[in-house]
Amino acid sequence: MLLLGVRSRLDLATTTQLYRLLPVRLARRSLHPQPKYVAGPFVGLSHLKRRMAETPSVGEVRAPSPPSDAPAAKKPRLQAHKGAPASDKARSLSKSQKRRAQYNSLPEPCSADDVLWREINDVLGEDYVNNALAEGTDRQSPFVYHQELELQVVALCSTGSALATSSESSRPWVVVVPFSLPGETIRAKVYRNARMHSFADLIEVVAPNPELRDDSLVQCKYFATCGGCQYQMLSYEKQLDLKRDVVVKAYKNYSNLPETAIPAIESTMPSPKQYNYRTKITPHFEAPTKAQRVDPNNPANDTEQPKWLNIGFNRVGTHKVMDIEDCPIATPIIRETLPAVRANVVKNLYTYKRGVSLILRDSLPPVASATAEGAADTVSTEPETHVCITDHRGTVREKIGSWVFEYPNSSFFQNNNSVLPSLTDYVQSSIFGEPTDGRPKPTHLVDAYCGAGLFAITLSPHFTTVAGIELSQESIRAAKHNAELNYIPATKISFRAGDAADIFRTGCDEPFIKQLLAFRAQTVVYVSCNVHTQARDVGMVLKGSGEDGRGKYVLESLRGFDLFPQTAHVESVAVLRLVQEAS
Ligand SMILES: C[S@@+](CC[C@H](N)C(=O)[O-])C[C@H]1O[C@@H](n2cnc3c(N)ncnc32)[C@H](O)[C@@H]1O
Repeated sequence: MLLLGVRSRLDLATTTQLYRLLPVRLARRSLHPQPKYVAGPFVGLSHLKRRMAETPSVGEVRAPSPPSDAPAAKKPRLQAHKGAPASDKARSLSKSQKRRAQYNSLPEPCSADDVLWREINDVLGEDYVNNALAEGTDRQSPFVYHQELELQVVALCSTGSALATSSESSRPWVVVVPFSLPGETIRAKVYRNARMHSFADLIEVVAPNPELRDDSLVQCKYFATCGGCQYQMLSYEKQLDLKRDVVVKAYKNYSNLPETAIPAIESTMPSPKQYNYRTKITPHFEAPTKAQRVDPNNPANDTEQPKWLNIGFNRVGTHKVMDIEDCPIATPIIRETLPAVRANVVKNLYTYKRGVSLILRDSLPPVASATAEGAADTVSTEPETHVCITDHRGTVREKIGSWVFEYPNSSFFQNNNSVLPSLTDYVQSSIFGEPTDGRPKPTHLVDAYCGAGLFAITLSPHFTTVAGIELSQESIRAAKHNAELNYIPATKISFRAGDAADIFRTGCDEPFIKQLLAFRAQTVVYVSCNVHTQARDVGMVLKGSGEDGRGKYVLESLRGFDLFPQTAHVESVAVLRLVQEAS
């Protein structure tokens, strides 16, 4: 999932009490929050400058010495995770103040940097890190830019990178290196120093860990260069185990719950397809610079790709696009179509004034009258043909089990069709529990952040009424259309464009907790692409519930779903149950 803004979904099986709160006000706020990092062309910058311009680590050292206005010697101990998030504070600051604030502060809670920081703390020990912070030695890297090191990998971070240490180091320090595994000895080259850690490129695996690594499994020639996949050298079972560990660590580090409140985390639900599963890819390229437009060495014809032109994905650890001709995790039709799409870019290259993000989506062929033929498709015994939709304004059509969905190519839909039936079935069975458990069965479903209606529609047969809420008008139009396509009557299902914050605030502040608790939904199923913010939110819900004697939520189950095999990403499903009714 493209970085960049954390999105999570609350799918609620609830009581009429909650349902009555709809309709909600139409959202006035902007649909897409400003992404923290914007990928795009970095015309005219050298590789080094791009590296230095990256923002992967809050407070990272961008130059060998600290900024001149940074405190020199002894610093007070930094307070982690207190006060407003760095981004809120940063708004009113000048550039240099921002830089200094960033340099001095610890990462924003739950950000990718924070996840890394906490796991670095686990490796080095919190006392050691706290001492270094108090003494102001937390940025005194024992390594210099471009130093080559032999390292021992001690852990795998939830981000997918390895955390390694060096016996050559004058003091404990972590080096973050991609494509390496615990138990391995590696050689790596430092490219940036940060607080208590450095980032390095992998040069060589000197002593592999044969219990984990099997390089014969790698199916992509770009693996270990492209930033897309992290785990192709691992068996699929190991990948699933690692993703379970990520859920375990997230709840340990972020939920603030006692161990007894966290259920045994179930094994990660596998994806039926481990390659050829991605139904959408978005390769990008930079437009020619002025100099490139007039360069006599550029090919005069429109079929030869200039050497400087890269159409693909970001090189690992950078924002630099690398040329990618094939992507084995994408579906067959996308892989077949990619060469033609690339050739078309070359043909029209000098018409582009700025960088472009292409889109290739796997789709069933369009039908003349979707509404009339939607359900007819579901009984067809013909093998399905697929097409690739490359027009951003095109319509994509896909099936999840026997359900048909259509949505605009440019809007959100989950990218691994093969695992979605397991996901929706799991959510359904989690809501309803065992037939013999004696619990009253919910009759109303609210699907907050409903997108094109995936959960609302697939779960609709099990509820009396279903309501979906979603910020994007475009997705709401698609959701309504999908309800018709699947013959779900408007008396049963409704979709409204609006801000879910109008019924549930998206933050983890007190009003959110209070509202959620006041609704007293019987079951809350929280499906999230960010297990860290999910752990934080679930912790707050559990802590806030039961205080007024109006029912207490327990965390009944936790399970990761593998929506993106070969990558470090895990989707997490938390099931919260109201266990005590009002007295
Ligand atoms: C990750 S998608 C999930 C969509 C759907 N539940 C699914 O699984 O296909 C998250 C959705 O939340 C929507 N969204 C983001 N912020 C929202 C808000 N404040 N209120 C309502 N919807 C929001 C986005 O437009 C996006 O469609």
